[in-house]
Amino acid sequence: MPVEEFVAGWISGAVGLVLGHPFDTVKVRLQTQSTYQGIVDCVVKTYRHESVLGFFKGMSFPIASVALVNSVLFGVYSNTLLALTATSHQERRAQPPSYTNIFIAGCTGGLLQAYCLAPFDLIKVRLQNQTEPRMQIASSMPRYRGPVHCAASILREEGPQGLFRGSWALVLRDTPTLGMYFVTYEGLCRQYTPEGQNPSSATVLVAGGFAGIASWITATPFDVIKSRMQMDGLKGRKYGGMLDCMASSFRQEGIGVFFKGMTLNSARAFPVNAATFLSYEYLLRLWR
Ligand SMILES: C[N+](C)(C)CCCC[C@H](N)C(=O)O
Repeated sequence: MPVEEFVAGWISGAVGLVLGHPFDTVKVRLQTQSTYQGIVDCVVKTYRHESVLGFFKGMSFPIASVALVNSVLFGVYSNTLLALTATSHQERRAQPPSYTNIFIAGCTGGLLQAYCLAPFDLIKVRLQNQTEPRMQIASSMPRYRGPVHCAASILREEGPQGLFRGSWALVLRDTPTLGMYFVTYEGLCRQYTPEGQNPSSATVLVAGGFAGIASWITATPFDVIKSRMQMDGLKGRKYGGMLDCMASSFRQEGIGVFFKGMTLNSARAFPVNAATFLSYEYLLRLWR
């Protein structure tokens, strides 16, 4: 099983994460807190109350974890394609796999990375939702002092299953949309690359960016439910499950609730995934 895709996925995931984390923090707050009037209000209040560091809350953990998750995603994707088509990453330029096989490989990678991602994503969302300023006074101490303390508190207060709260919504969010992610990327690369050649940097950037946008637009409804389920265990249980969360969110806030954060997801998706795919492609070419 070639390991270069796993290593390239790890490094490219870290590059994308740092670029996109501030967008992600604002998105998570808009999805789970009703105190903000919109994106600008959230950005201004976060900066005023917590300085620029407020946008990077909850990032230390994902740097290792999402990079690992990206490693699983790209590694499983590429090795599933190897199993389905008996072609390596480089051979696929000359023998392009079918979009069905690309979709299957992307869904397989999406399903497996979701299980790796679940506990890390839960901790990230819990930390991102702590709005106390850094230089807090005793009365407004945040509940969690950091990712490790957050994990230990969840284990103590909610049990091991607490670390997987929202994981079903995460699996449903990521599995089909990561199939689409890779189909979009490969389709755009083929569209703008002469047969049998490697795509140019510009093609990789544009294809990666639009693959990220397409994937996040379709993932946003389950992204909202996932974030709400992850916050649910904090102050007792508000939802009886994922379907109850969907139904009560719709009842209280209307259909628009399922598109909360879509603008931010899309704005973040282009640079993050353009950088992710560019670094992935170049790391693989360096490796050969
Ligand atoms: C499947 N879903 C849409 C959630 C993510 C797809 C892109 C994943 C990428 N690492 C990023 O952070 O944007």
